[in-house]
Amino acid sequence: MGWLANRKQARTGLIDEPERENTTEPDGQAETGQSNDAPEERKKAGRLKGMALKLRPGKGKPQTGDAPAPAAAYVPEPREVVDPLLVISGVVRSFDVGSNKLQVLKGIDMTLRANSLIMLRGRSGSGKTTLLNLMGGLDQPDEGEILFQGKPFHTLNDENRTEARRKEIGFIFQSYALLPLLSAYENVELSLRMAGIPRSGWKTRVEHCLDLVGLAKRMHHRPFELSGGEQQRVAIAKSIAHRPVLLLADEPTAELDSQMGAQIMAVFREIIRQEQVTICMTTHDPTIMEVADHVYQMVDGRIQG
Ligand SMILES: Nc1ncnc2c1ncn2[C@@H]1O[C@H](COP(=O)(O)OP(=O)(O)OP(=O)(O)O)[C@@H](O)[C@H]1O
Repeated sequence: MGWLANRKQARTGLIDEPERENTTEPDGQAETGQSNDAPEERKKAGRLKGMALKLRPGKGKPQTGDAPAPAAAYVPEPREVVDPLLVISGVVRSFDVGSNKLQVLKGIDMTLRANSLIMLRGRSGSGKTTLLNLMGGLDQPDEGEILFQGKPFHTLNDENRTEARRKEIGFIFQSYALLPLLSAYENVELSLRMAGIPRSGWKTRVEHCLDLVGLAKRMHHRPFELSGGEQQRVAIAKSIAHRPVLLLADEPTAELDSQMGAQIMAVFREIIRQEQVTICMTTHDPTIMEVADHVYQMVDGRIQG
Protein backbone atom coordinates (compact mmCIF):
# COMPACT_ATOMS: atom_id res chain seq x y z
CA MET A 1 0.00 0.00 0.00
CA GLY A 2 1.27 3.41 -0.90
CA TRP A 3 1.99 6.39 1.25
CA LEU A 4 -1.04 8.46 0.21
CA ALA A 5 -3.46 5.77 1.22
CA ASN A 6 -1.71 5.44 4.57
CA ARG A 7 -1.87 9.16 5.13
CA LYS A 8 -5.56 9.19 4.30
CA GLN A 9 -6.27 6.40 6.77
CA ALA A 10 -4.30 8.21 9.45
CA ARG A 11 -6.52 11.22 8.87
CA THR A 12 -9.68 9.13 9.05
CA GLY A 13 -8.52 7.64 12.35
CA LEU A 14 -8.46 11.08 13.97
CA ILE A 15 -12.23 11.41 14.06
CA ASP A 16 -13.45 10.71 17.56
CA GLU A 17 -17.01 9.57 18.13
CA PRO A 18 -18.82 8.72 21.39
CA GLU A 19 -18.63 5.12 22.52
CA ARG A 20 -21.79 3.08 22.11
CA GLU A 21 -23.09 0.30 24.31
CA ASN A 22 -22.00 -3.04 22.94
CA THR A 23 -24.80 -5.45 22.14
CA THR A 24 -23.80 -9.01 21.39
CA GLU A 25 -25.92 -10.89 18.91
CA PRO A 26 -25.64 -14.43 17.65
CA ASP A 27 -23.65 -15.00 14.49
CA GLY A 28 -25.58 -14.19 11.32
CA GLN A 29 -26.59 -16.91 8.91
CA ALA A 30 -27.01 -15.28 5.53
CA GLU A 31 -29.56 -16.87 3.25
CA THR A 32 -28.75 -18.23 -0.15
CA GLY A 33 -31.12 -16.99 -2.82
CA GLN A 34 -32.10 -17.56 -6.43
CA SER A 35 -29.96 -15.72 -8.92
CA ASN A 36 -31.20 -13.82 -11.97
CA ASP A 37 -27.66 -13.18 -13.13
CA ALA A 38 -26.48 -13.11 -16.72
CA PRO A 39 -24.46 -16.19 -17.85
CA GLU A 40 -21.09 -14.39 -17.46
CA GLU A 41 -21.99 -13.33 -13.90
CA ARG A 42 -23.07 -16.92 -13.15
CA LYS A 43 -19.73 -18.23 -14.43
CA LYS A 44 -17.83 -15.84 -12.16
CA ALA A 45 -20.05 -16.66 -9.20
CA GLY A 46 -19.36 -20.35 -9.91
CA ARG A 47 -15.60 -19.73 -9.87
CA LEU A 48 -15.91 -17.95 -6.54
CA LYS A 49 -17.97 -20.77 -5.09
CA GLY A 50 -15.36 -23.22 -6.31
CA MET A 51 -12.58 -21.15 -4.77
CA ALA A 52 -14.35 -20.87 -1.44
CA LEU A 53 -15.02 -24.63 -1.33
CA LYS A 54 -11.48 -25.49 -2.38
CA LEU A 55 -10.03 -23.15 0.19
CA ARG A 56 -12.37 -24.04 3.05
CA PRO A 57 -10.46 -25.84 5.77
CA GLY A 58 -11.71 -29.21 7.03
CA LYS A 59 -14.27 -31.51 5.45
CA GLY A 60 -17.39 -30.34 7.23
CA LYS A 61 -20.63 -29.18 5.72
CA PRO A 62 -20.37 -26.11 3.45
CA GLN A 63 -20.37 -22.98 5.61
CA THR A 64 -22.72 -20.48 4.03
CA GLY A 65 -23.01 -18.33 7.15
CA ASP A 66 -20.86 -15.44 6.02
CA ALA A 67 -21.61 -15.49 2.32
CA PRO A 68 -22.90 -12.18 0.96
CA ALA A 69 -26.63 -11.84 1.31
CA PRO A 70 -28.79 -11.82 -1.81
CA ALA A 71 -31.10 -8.93 -2.68
CA ALA A 72 -32.51 -7.30 0.45
CA ALA A 73 -36.02 -5.87 0.74
CA TYR A 74 -34.70 -2.43 -0.17
CA VAL A 75 -33.26 -2.24 -3.67
CA PRO A 76 -31.52 0.94 -4.82
CA GLU A 77 -32.98 2.84 -7.78
CA PRO A 78 -31.45 1.79 -11.10
CA ARG A 79 -29.37 4.58 -12.61
CA GLU A 80 -27.78 5.53 -15.90
CA VAL A 81 -24.05 4.95 -15.82
CA VAL A 82 -21.70 6.37 -18.46
CA ASP A 83 -19.76 3.60 -20.23
CA PRO A 84 -16.77 3.60 -20.23
CA LEU A 85 -16.72 5.13 -16.79
CA LEU A 86 -13.07 6.13 -16.78
CA VAL A 87 -10.66 6.64 -19.67
CA ILE A 88 -6.99 7.26 -18.95
CA SER A 89 -4.73 8.37 -21.80
CA GLY A 90 -0.98 9.00 -21.79
CA VAL A 91 -0.81 9.61 -18.06
CA VAL A 92 2.61 10.48 -16.66
CA ARG A 93 3.40 11.17 -12.99
CA SER A 94 6.78 11.99 -11.48
CA PHE A 95 7.89 12.87 -7.96
CA ASP A 96 10.80 14.98 -6.77
CA VAL A 97 13.14 12.85 -4.72
CA GLY A 98 15.93 15.05 -3.42
CA SER A 99 17.33 16.80 -6.46
CA ASN A 100 16.14 14.04 -8.81
CA LYS A 101 12.85 13.37 -10.56
CA LEU A 102 11.45 9.88 -10.17
CA GLN A 103 9.10 9.03 -13.03
CA VAL A 104 6.62 6.56 -11.53
CA LEU A 105 3.96 6.43 -14.26
CA LYS A 106 5.39 6.49 -17.78
CA GLY A 107 2.41 6.88 -20.10
CA ILE A 108 -0.61 4.91 -18.89
CA ASP A 109 -3.56 4.12 -21.18
CA MET A 110 -6.47 2.33 -19.59
CA THR A 111 -10.24 2.05 -19.91
CA LEU A 112 -12.59 1.09 -17.09
CA ARG A 113 -15.86 -0.26 -18.48
CA ALA A 114 -18.94 0.49 -16.39
CA ASN A 115 -20.14 -2.17 -13.94
CA SER A 116 -16.99 -4.24 -14.13
CA LEU A 117 -14.31 -5.56 -11.80
CA ILE A 118 -10.85 -4.44 -12.88
CA MET A 119 -7.66 -5.59 -11.20
CA LEU A 120 -4.25 -3.96 -11.30
CA ARG A 121 -1.40 -6.31 -10.62
CA GLY A 122 2.32 -5.72 -10.52
CA ARG A 123 5.38 -5.85 -8.33
CA SER A 124 5.78 -3.62 -5.33
CA GLY A 125 6.80 -0.15 -6.50
CA SER A 126 5.45 -0.59 -10.04
CA GLY A 127 3.08 2.36 -9.55
CA LYS A 128 -0.31 0.77 -8.76
CA THR A 129 -1.20 2.97 -5.79
CA THR A 130 0.02 6.08 -7.60
CA LEU A 131 -2.35 5.24 -10.45
CA LEU A 132 -5.25 4.48 -8.09
CA ASN A 133 -4.72 7.86 -6.40
CA LEU A 134 -5.00 9.60 -9.78
CA MET A 135 -8.19 7.69 -10.63
CA GLY A 136 -9.70 8.80 -7.32
CA GLY A 137 -8.68 12.44 -7.72
CA LEU A 138 -6.37 12.30 -4.69
CA ASP A 139 -3.56 13.39 -6.98
CA GLN A 140 -3.17 14.86 -10.48
CA PRO A 141 -1.10 13.71 -13.47
CA ASP A 142 1.79 15.76 -14.86
CA GLU A 143 0.76 14.82 -18.40
CA GLY A 144 -2.11 13.01 -20.04
CA GLU A 145 -5.87 12.91 -19.59
CA ILE A 146 -8.35 11.31 -17.23
CA LEU A 147 -11.98 11.35 -18.34
CA PHE A 148 -14.45 10.41 -15.60
CA GLN A 149 -17.99 9.81 -16.85
CA GLY A 150 -16.96 11.43 -20.14
CA LYS A 151 -15.71 14.65 -18.51
CA PRO A 152 -12.14 15.83 -17.83
CA PHE A 153 -11.23 14.94 -14.26
CA HIS A 154 -7.55 15.87 -14.37
CA THR A 155 -8.23 19.58 -14.95
CA LEU A 156 -10.72 20.06 -12.09
CA ASN A 157 -9.59 22.29 -9.25
CA ASP A 158 -9.16 20.88 -5.73
CA GLU A 159 -12.63 21.88 -4.63
CA ASN A 160 -14.40 20.26 -7.58
CA ARG A 161 -12.31 17.11 -7.32
CA THR A 162 -13.14 16.84 -3.62
CA GLU A 163 -16.82 17.25 -4.43
CA ALA A 164 -16.66 14.55 -7.14
CA ARG A 165 -14.83 12.26 -4.74
CA ARG A 166 -17.32 12.81 -1.95
CA LYS A 167 -20.31 11.99 -4.15
CA GLU A 168 -19.11 9.60 -6.85
CA ILE A 169 -16.13 7.65 -5.54
CA GLY A 170 -15.57 5.22 -2.67
CA PHE A 171 -12.25 4.03 -1.24
CA ILE A 172 -11.26 0.79 0.47
CA PHE A 173 -7.87 0.18 2.05
CA GLN A 174 -5.88 -2.85 3.06
CA SER A 175 -6.25 -2.08 6.76
CA TYR A 176 -10.01 -1.34 6.82
CA ALA A 177 -9.84 2.24 8.19
CA LEU A 178 -12.79 1.80 10.56
CA LEU A 179 -13.36 3.93 13.63
CA PRO A 180 -12.71 1.58 16.55
CA LEU A 181 -15.22 3.05 19.00
CA LEU A 182 -18.13 2.93 16.58
CA SER A 183 -20.26 -0.11 15.78
CA ALA A 184 -20.45 -1.46 12.24
CA TYR A 185 -23.78 0.37 11.87
CA GLU A 186 -22.34 3.67 13.11
CA ASN A 187 -19.26 3.37 10.90
CA VAL A 188 -21.46 3.03 7.81
CA GLU A 189 -23.82 5.76 8.99
CA LEU A 190 -20.89 8.14 9.41
CA SER A 191 -20.11 7.93 5.72
CA LEU A 192 -23.70 9.01 4.87
CA ARG A 193 -23.42 11.87 7.34
CA MET A 194 -20.14 12.98 5.77
CA ALA A 195 -21.59 12.78 2.25
CA GLY A 196 -24.37 15.17 3.31
CA ILE A 197 -27.17 12.64 2.70
CA PRO A 198 -30.43 13.54 4.49
CA ARG A 199 -30.85 11.74 7.82
CA SER A 200 -34.24 10.32 6.83
CA GLY A 201 -32.60 7.90 4.39
CA TRP A 202 -29.80 6.68 6.67
CA LYS A 203 -31.38 3.71 8.42
CA THR A 204 -32.64 1.93 5.30
CA ARG A 205 -29.42 2.56 3.45
CA VAL A 206 -27.11 1.48 6.30
CA GLU A 207 -29.10 -1.71 6.84
CA HIS A 208 -29.13 -2.45 3.11
CA CYS A 209 -25.35 -1.99 2.79
CA LEU A 210 -24.61 -4.21 5.79
CA ASP A 211 -27.03 -6.82 4.45
CA LEU A 212 -25.34 -6.69 1.06
CA VAL A 213 -21.99 -7.60 2.61
CA GLY A 214 -23.55 -10.37 4.74
CA LEU A 215 -23.28 -8.59 8.12
CA ALA A 216 -26.86 -7.62 8.88
CA LYS A 217 -26.80 -9.67 12.08
CA ARG A 218 -23.59 -8.11 13.36
CA MET A 219 -24.36 -4.47 12.81
CA HIS A 220 -23.98 -3.54 16.48
CA HIS A 221 -20.58 -5.12 16.85
CA ARG A 222 -17.53 -2.90 17.06
CA PRO A 223 -14.50 -3.59 14.84
CA PHE A 224 -12.50 -5.46 17.54
CA GLU A 225 -15.40 -7.92 17.90
CA LEU A 226 -15.23 -8.84 14.21
CA SER A 227 -12.78 -10.97 12.20
CA GLY A 228 -10.49 -9.34 9.63
CA GLY A 229 -12.76 -10.41 6.78
CA GLU A 230 -15.81 -9.04 8.60
CA GLN A 231 -14.07 -5.75 9.30
CA GLN A 232 -13.19 -5.46 5.63
CA ARG A 233 -16.84 -6.11 4.76
CA VAL A 234 -17.91 -3.29 7.09
CA ALA A 235 -15.34 -1.08 5.32
CA ILE A 236 -16.90 -2.09 1.99
CA ALA A 237 -20.42 -1.28 3.26
CA LYS A 238 -19.08 2.07 4.43
CA SER A 239 -17.45 2.81 1.08
CA ILE A 240 -20.61 2.14 -0.97
CA ALA A 241 -23.16 3.73 1.38
CA HIS A 242 -23.26 7.06 -0.48
CA ARG A 243 -23.78 5.19 -3.80
CA PRO A 244 -20.52 5.93 -5.60
CA VAL A 245 -20.19 4.90 -9.25
CA LEU A 246 -16.51 4.05 -8.80
CA LEU A 247 -14.97 2.02 -5.99
CA LEU A 248 -11.18 2.02 -5.63
CA ALA A 249 -9.61 -0.63 -3.44
CA ASP A 250 -5.91 -0.74 -2.58
CA GLU A 251 -5.03 -4.37 -1.83
CA PRO A 252 -8.31 -5.07 -0.05
CA THR A 253 -7.46 -8.73 0.54
CA ALA A 254 -3.80 -8.39 1.51
CA GLU A 255 -4.44 -8.89 5.24
CA LEU A 256 -6.83 -11.81 4.74
CA ASP A 257 -6.42 -15.52 4.18
CA SER A 258 -7.45 -16.99 0.83
CA GLN A 259 -10.93 -18.02 1.95
CA MET A 260 -11.74 -14.57 3.30
CA GLY A 261 -10.22 -13.05 0.16
CA ALA A 262 -12.62 -15.15 -1.93
CA GLN A 263 -15.54 -13.93 0.22
CA ILE A 264 -14.54 -10.32 -0.42
CA MET A 265 -14.49 -11.02 -4.15
CA ALA A 266 -17.98 -12.55 -3.91
CA VAL A 267 -19.13 -9.39 -2.12
CA PHE A 268 -17.57 -7.24 -4.87
CA ARG A 269 -19.42 -9.15 -7.59
CA GLU A 270 -22.70 -8.79 -5.71
CA ILE A 271 -22.13 -5.05 -5.29
CA ILE A 272 -21.46 -4.63 -9.01
CA ARG A 273 -24.68 -6.53 -9.79
CA GLN A 274 -26.93 -4.75 -7.32
CA GLU A 275 -25.46 -1.27 -7.15
CA GLN A 276 -24.02 -0.74 -10.66
CA VAL A 277 -20.59 0.16 -9.38
CA THR A 278 -17.29 -0.18 -11.22
CA ILE A 279 -14.55 -1.56 -9.00
CA CYS A 280 -10.84 -1.12 -9.61
CA MET A 281 -8.52 -2.83 -7.15
CA THR A 282 -4.85 -3.59 -6.78
CA THR A 283 -3.71 -7.05 -5.79
CA HIS A 284 -0.73 -9.37 -5.65
CA ASP A 285 -2.91 -12.46 -5.22
CA PRO A 286 -3.11 -14.59 -8.40
CA THR A 287 -5.89 -16.79 -6.94
CA ILE A 288 -8.46 -14.00 -6.99
CA MET A 289 -7.56 -12.63 -10.43
CA GLU A 290 -9.70 -15.17 -12.25
CA VAL A 291 -12.88 -13.45 -11.09
CA ALA A 292 -11.85 -10.10 -12.64
CA ASP A 293 -13.43 -8.82 -15.83
CA HIS A 294 -10.07 -7.40 -16.80
CA VAL A 295 -6.58 -7.61 -15.30
CA TYR A 296 -4.02 -4.92 -16.11
CA GLN A 297 -0.41 -5.83 -15.46
CA MET A 298 1.83 -2.95 -14.39
CA VAL A 299 5.54 -3.18 -14.99
CA ASP A 300 7.76 -0.31 -13.97
CA GLY A 301 5.18 2.42 -14.51
CA ARG A 302 3.68 1.04 -17.71
CA ILE A 303 0.77 -1.22 -18.55
CA GLN A 304 2.00 -4.39 -20.16
CA GLY A 305 0.04 -6.45 -22.66
N1 LIG B 1 4.86 11.19 -3.12
C1 LIG B 1 5.87 10.45 -3.48
N2 LIG B 1 7.13 10.94 -3.45
C2 LIG B 1 8.16 10.20 -3.84
N3 LIG B 1 8.07 8.95 -4.32
C3 LIG B 1 6.85 8.40 -4.37
C4 LIG B 1 5.68 9.11 -3.95
N4 LIG B 1 4.61 8.31 -4.14
C5 LIG B 1 5.08 7.15 -4.62
N5 LIG B 1 6.42 7.21 -4.77
C6 LIG B 1 7.29 6.15 -5.30
O1 LIG B 1 6.70 5.66 -6.48
C7 LIG B 1 6.94 4.28 -6.63
C8 LIG B 1 5.63 3.55 -6.86
O2 LIG B 1 4.88 3.60 -5.64
P1 LIG B 1 3.43 2.95 -5.53
O3 LIG B 1 3.01 3.09 -4.11
O4 LIG B 1 2.56 3.54 -6.56
O5 LIG B 1 3.76 1.44 -5.89
P2 LIG B 1 2.84 0.14 -5.75
O6 LIG B 1 2.90 -0.59 -7.05
O7 LIG B 1 1.48 0.53 -5.27
O8 LIG B 1 3.60 -0.66 -4.64
P3 LIG B 1 3.01 -1.65 -3.49
O9 LIG B 1 2.51 -2.88 -4.21
O10 LIG B 1 4.21 -1.92 -2.64
O11 LIG B 1 1.93 -0.89 -2.76
C9 LIG B 1 7.69 3.83 -5.39
O12 LIG B 1 9.07 3.78 -5.71
C10 LIG B 1 7.41 4.94 -4.40
O13 LIG B 1 8.45 5.09 -3.49
